[in-house]
Amino acid sequence: MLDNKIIKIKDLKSPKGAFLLGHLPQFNTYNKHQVLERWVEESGDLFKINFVGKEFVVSANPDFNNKMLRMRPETFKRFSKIEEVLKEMGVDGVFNAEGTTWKRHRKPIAEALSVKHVKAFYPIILDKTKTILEKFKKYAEVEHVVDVQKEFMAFTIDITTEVAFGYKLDTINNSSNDFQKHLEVIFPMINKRVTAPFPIWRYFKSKKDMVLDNSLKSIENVIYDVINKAKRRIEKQPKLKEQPSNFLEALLVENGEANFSDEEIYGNVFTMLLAGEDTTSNTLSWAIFYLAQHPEIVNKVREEAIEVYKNEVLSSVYDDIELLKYANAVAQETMRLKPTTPQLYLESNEHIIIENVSIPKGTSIILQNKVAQTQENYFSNPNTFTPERWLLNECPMHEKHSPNVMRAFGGGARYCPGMHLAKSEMIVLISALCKHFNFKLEVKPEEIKERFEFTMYPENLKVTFKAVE
Ligand code: HEM
Repeated sequence: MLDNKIIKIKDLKSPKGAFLLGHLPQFNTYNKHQVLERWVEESGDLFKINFVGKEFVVSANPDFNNKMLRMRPETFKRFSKIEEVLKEMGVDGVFNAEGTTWKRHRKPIAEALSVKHVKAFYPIILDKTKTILEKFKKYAEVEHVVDVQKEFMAFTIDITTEVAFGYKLDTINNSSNDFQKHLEVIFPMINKRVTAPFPIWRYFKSKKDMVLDNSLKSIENVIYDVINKAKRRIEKQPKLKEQPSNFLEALLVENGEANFSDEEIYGNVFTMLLAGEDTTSNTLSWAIFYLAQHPEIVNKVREEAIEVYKNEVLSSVYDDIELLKYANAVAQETMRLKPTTPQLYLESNEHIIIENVSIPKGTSIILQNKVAQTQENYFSNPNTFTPERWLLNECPMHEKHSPNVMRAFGGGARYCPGMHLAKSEMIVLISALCKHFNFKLEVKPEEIKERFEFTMYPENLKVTFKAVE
């Protein structure tokens, strides 16, 4: 890529594929990201694959990926299939909007999720953290083997629904509520449809497609009802304009120039629910995966917690989060090794040459961002879980440290606007969990598998909690 010769896509290497079907049979699996990782080993950090003749470029080159991410929304967009599939489900929000529509959506969304607003939502995070700590305390008393992925999902669903639109669910204590059941249907179906070679559901609806339609309808009814109530509440209580108590109110208040239709408000509330749950709960689960294997790290998080919030159960002051630097480093290191979105899917809006590679208009590109985050070139001892590498004053002990290749929250103008909210949730919970518990893996680490269903989570993670005396 470094000499001046222009490289065309046809010149790129390609891993071994099947006759006619190309690479589809190998990619048709639950761990697509690991298939891509294997292909990177086989064909280098820029190569092409094809699914039944449809060509895709795959890039694991962080500079190349960074450039593409930064050229949005003008030169690159998300896979058009993502927009198609989500719109078809009635979701018309910032994640799938493109071009000027995206710009119109992004400003009020970013504003509604700004640090200022997250600070106002903080009591919700505290309340849910206390609730889950209580539950884990009871589990610890009877040495219950905990399916942490399920518990953290309940935690993030409760936070996200209350932050998104003031809906109090208490999934933590009541795991079988209907709203959550409907939400659980959505992600796997998005994944299935975005990666399907043919949109069969448009011609024939399977049982799963019908279940999806039913779930979408139920969620729609709930959200529209809440939108109407929020509008009336803001009219009656003008102080909410200054300090909205949830994302929906913040969005209605920040709506100004964007002038969202009710469908767009609905689309964005729904987007929050989808974008804010699995991503955060998966990262928390992966954090426990590592913490359970590193009691010395749990101790360090605990020492920091005692120093910052003394005898309190958890950090009750929002500004304390800044002081929980080691808990933050644990979250950061978890996202380096186990990013919940290991790859992003883009498409070029126009012909462009990047680093001598000619990319025609309409090219589909898979950005495999996880690879660089775990490569020796960018991080010393890349496969060891070392939160210290994220602490400024301790970092020099590692020769290589390249935070700029981290893409766990994406990059460029479309980076994740929920980052402050997610980090607040994760830091508060990781800190409080380590303050009160030790963890033991009940399954061998090698039996815990990465599983990809639009986001990547640990399958088979079972842990017991032991309360600290
Ligand atoms: C650990 C938790 C999270 C991770 C790892 C994560 C990761 C990501 C990534 C990789 C993207 C794509 C960025 C890009 O295209 O460059 C994204 C987009 C997005 N995320 Fe998050 N996210 C998390 C939590 C949240 C939360 C809590 C919310 C809100 C409640 C949220 C809302 C969004 C939205 C709205 C977008 C679309 C942004 C756009 O297209 O302009 N995310 N996130």
